[in-house]
Amino acid sequence: MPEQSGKVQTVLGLIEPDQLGRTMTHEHLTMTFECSHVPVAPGDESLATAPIEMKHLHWLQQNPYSHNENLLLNQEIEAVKEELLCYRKAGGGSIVENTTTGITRNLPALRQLAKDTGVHIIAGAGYYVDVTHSDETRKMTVEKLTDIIVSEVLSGADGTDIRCGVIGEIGTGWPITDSEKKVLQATAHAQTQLGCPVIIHPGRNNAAPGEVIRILQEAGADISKTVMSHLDRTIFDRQELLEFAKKGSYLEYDLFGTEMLNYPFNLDVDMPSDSQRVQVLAFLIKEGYEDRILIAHDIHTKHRLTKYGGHGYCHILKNIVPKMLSRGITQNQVDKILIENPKQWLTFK
Ligand SMILES: CCC(=O)NCCS(=O)(=O)O
Repeated sequence: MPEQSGKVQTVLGLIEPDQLGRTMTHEHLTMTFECSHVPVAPGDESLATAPIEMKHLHWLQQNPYSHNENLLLNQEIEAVKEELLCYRKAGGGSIVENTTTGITRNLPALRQLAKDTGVHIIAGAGYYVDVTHSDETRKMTVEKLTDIIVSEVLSGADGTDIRCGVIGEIGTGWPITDSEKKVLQATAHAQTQLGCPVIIHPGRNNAAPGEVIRILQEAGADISKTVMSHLDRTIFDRQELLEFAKKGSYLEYDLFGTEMLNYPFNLDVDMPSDSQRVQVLAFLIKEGYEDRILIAHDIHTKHRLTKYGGHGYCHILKNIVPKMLSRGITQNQVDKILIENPKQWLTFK
């Protein structure tokens, strides 16, 4: 039985699950997102390279992936540190940092942030979406990928001794590519060896979450210890959502704070507002899924930091929790979503 059994693995070592406190299960503290750059609309070229200023803020909020520097969250360690101190003050305890290979994971920076702020940080093992896979990664067998993921959890990743405490976010697109499928199979095999939590980034299609679960299940994964991220932009029909919920994964609404008119990665999608997200949470609770819900902001660009007029890492604690309470979700249910469910998920079997 690995030493992680019954514990949570942070970048500073193992902790007791009760030490986690309120936990955002899907954030990024340092990463790059150039892989998802969206070409700027004709006429807006000068905005794409302009410094971030008040007068451009609305444009930036509507076109976050077309501004080159906005994609470099890795340049903002000091600002993120300040925000994490506020997060602790607001009652936050832990953050799962979902940056995997392909979007510039920086484990020494995460360790320093954890030391400087007292926030428990749990780092992610594995690989982001296909477009970020190296030629070397693409050529690897499932066995080799499994060995690497296991070693990132048991020994440390990126040439450090800093160990990851979850596998993911494992990136998949739509349709799922051969290389992504191998990574999913390796994820399932590594999870079987380790008894660890897994978190998935599904493609932007309503069929994607179900297909990922099918592949994981076939490879032996424990779906009850697996999180399906980004449901806010992926499954809209409520009956379809209930069908998906029956598969038994955690259901994560992790784009709180993102309100944009045109979602550039899939123009057919109407990105919900935070009020609509809270309505879906209330619906899932009424349908009996309060033990399966997780929430977060998935901050992955600069403009969402308070330094740039964004909502920051405290938005859920300061604004969304009161909204949940005002819409009939009880304090006990809020605590389940923010404390108990993350704890159950993050504890190694
Ligand atoms: C790396 C951050 C990430 O993948 N976020 C998801 C963005 S979206 O696919 O929901 O737009």
